[in-house]
Amino acid sequence: MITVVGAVLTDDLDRPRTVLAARRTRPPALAGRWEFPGGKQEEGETPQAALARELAEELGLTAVRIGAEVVAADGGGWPIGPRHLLRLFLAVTDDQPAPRDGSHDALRRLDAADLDSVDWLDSDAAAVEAVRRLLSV
Ligand SMILES: Nc1nc2c([nH]c(=O)n2[C@H]2C[C@H](O)[C@@H](COP(=O)(O)OP(=O)(O)OP(=O)(O)O)O2)c(=O)[nH]1
Repeated sequence: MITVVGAVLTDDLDRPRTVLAARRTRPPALAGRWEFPGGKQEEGETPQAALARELAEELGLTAVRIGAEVVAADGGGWPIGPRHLLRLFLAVTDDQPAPRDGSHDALRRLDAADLDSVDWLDSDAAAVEAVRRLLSV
């Protein structure tokens, strides 16, 4: 299993109200669809370190605080395809995120009410529902 770590980049770790969605540019099959910024955890990396690295590469974030994991109903992450597992962590930053390495071409900050205003990756459906519940508390 390859772990993909994603950020629920939010406004407040203790009382999250918003999430930053990012629009992919590639591969063609996924281009234009929205996701949680992040990427594959590498050998020897903790999920938190992988997420910090990905957020720096993709969005130019240098000062990120990573909080609790957003867990699925069964306590794990979410399968995204046959070989990948998506794990999500809350994160906050004072930096201004901006697409940086070409992997995204738009960012949008959403609250629970407008979570469906972007076209999320099909594979993210269950994770998006968990985030909706989190932002609705
Ligand atoms: N980052 C991210 N990837 C997701 C999400 N949902 C989902 O199915 N994926 C898939 C898309 C990709 O097949 C894989 C992550 O790939 P990626 O391209 O973001 O990872 P990476 O930055 O490590 O890329 P690379 O070096 O392998 O090119 O997980 C999501 O919400 N966020």
